[in-house]
Amino acid sequence: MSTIASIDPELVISHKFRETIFYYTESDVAQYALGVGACGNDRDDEGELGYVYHQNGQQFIKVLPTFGAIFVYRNRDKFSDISGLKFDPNLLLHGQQYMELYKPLPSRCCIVNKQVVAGLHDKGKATILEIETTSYDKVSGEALCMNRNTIFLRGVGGFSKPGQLFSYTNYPRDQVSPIIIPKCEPSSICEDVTQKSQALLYRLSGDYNPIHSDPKISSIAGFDRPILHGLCTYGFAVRAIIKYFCLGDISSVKTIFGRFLLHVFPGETLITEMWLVGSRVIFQTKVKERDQAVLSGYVCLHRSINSSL
Ligand SMILES: C/C=C/C(=O)SCCNC(=O)CCNC(=O)[C@H](O)C(C)(C)COP(=O)(O)OP(=O)(O)OC[C@H]1O[C@@H](n2cnc3c(N)ncnc32)[C@H](O)[C@@H]1OP(=O)(O)O
Repeated sequence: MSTIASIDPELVISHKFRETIFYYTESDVAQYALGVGACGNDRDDEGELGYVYHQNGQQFIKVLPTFGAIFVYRNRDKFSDISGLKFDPNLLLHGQQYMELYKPLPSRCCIVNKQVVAGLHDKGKATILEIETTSYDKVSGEALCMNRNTIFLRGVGGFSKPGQLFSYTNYPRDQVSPIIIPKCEPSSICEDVTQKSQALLYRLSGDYNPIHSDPKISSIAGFDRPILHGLCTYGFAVRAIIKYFCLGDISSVKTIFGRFLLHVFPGETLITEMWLVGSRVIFQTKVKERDQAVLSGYVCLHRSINSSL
């Protein structure tokens, strides 16, 4: 079924979303951690067991900060529900993900999500849509995290007035910093082999887009076979940073940014190179088999660690 793509920018940016309330438990947390490769390497499983298992009789399991990124999948309103936005969902790609962590995520919680349109940009051949979701602990009312999802809508664009390219952002520009990959050797490098079934496991955390599981849909989207979720690669990369720079301390992470540069096929090997610069870890993830960068970004930590740069 083809969709006639069109955008009414004023309608899109004034769209009001419904609030979402949902509940998660330790079992969701553990499933997510397995989906982003926790305990996948024989050599260091022990350090990551706490993400998937109540260790030493503890009541809580550790929650990876990127678990908060999947809260967005639970939203009642989907992109296709946004007024003034008609696009082919098969052509949608995840472009960027920015997260702010305000508290360590509890291992079970009732969450309230509030969403707004944070940006809309006409790129001519494509449209970039940014949705900001803030997630609150329903009982305490405290904000736990904020996600800004940047969605790259291929095949829909050119809706601006002549000579005036439409670009709307409702957050401070200083939140956007370009990623400059240092020229020196990385401070650390992590290699992870993803499983051929990685996307099928990861999707159980809530992102059921068929581009990741159905060969017919991935072919319409322009790929030889289903591709890995961008947030799965993101989860692998940030897990590596927590292992190498935070010694497993999940509360160290303040903000995370990543731009998806190229798709990943399940079964490929991810090499994450990391550079420590003050309290920021800049990273770049490459696919070993194709020697191509697929994700770059940074993680800001709450404390400064002795930097090599
Ligand atoms: C439902 C699916 C969920 C998923 O998880 S999908 C899997 C994860 N995502 C991916 O695999 C996507 C990987 N990235 C790509 O394939 C490419 O990357 C894009 C197709 C997204 C863009 O490539 P190109 O069409 O060649 O874009 P350009 O001509 O280089 O740039 C056009 C404008 O778009 C901006 N842009 C480019 N890439 C991104 C991005 N990833 N996120 C946000 N914006 C992007 C640029 O800056 C520029 O804008 P300016 O003309 O103003 O300079």
